[in-house]
Amino acid sequence: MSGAPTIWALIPIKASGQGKSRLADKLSEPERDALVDAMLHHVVNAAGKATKLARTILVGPSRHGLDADIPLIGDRGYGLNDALENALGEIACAKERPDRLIVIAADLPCVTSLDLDLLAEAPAKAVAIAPDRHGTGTNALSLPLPEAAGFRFYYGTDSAAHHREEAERLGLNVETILSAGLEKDIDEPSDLVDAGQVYTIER
Ligand SMILES: Nc1nc2c(ncn2[C@@H]2O[C@H](COP(=O)(O)OP(=O)(O)OP(=O)(O)O)[C@@H](O)[C@H]2O)c(=O)[nH]1
Ligand SMILES: O=C(O)[C@H](O)COP(=O)(O)O
Repeated sequence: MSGAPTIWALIPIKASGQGKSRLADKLSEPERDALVDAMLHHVVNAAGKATKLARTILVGPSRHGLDADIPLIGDRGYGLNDALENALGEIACAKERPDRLIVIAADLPCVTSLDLDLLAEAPAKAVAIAPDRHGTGTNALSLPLPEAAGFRFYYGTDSAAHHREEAERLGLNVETILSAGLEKDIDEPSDLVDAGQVYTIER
């Protein structure tokens, strides 16, 4: 029987006190933690409102104050790529695994539920990649399952190009998704202007 595909969201998040280290010259640690939490809550909220996403799962050491009913997959402490590969392995082997998994960075203050539905609508057997504003980093990845169960993550330098190559290695088509909501991650002080939607510095 074929129905609508089941699609889940996977959101990686570092431990409190460790996120957004590149903003340390501009924001104190409590301010960075508040910004990280505000952006995470925004992304989780957008995923909850996306009509095509059935479930949201976090990957990391803690839920950052989010509801206990949001599943949390632990982090072995070997970095983002290891944490995501481990979580993907767990999800792809689950009895009720989804037909597609969308990996979304937690630092996207402008992302909307429509952006996430767009990622969910990637053609069957295609990987969709949402690059950052520079076109080089990866802000979201939409992975078909089981075809991409063995996907290796390459977050780091030029990750978008590496993720395209990884999709091709698996014999999958690649679709690039460009949207204002998906491209604006908050990495450097100059990006902070885009964080104003979810966070205001109180001094
Ligand atoms: N679970 C987990 N999430 C991570 C890890 N590293 C990064 N992330 C998350 O992956 C997403 C993208 O990471 P970055 O944009 O580099 O964010 P960041 O690591 O907080 O920023 P910097 O400290 O400035 O590098 C964010 O949601 C991070 O919280 C990790 O080792 N484990
Ligand atoms: O590969 C990437 O996209 C980065 O290393 C992780 O995301 P960032 O661009 O938000 O740091």
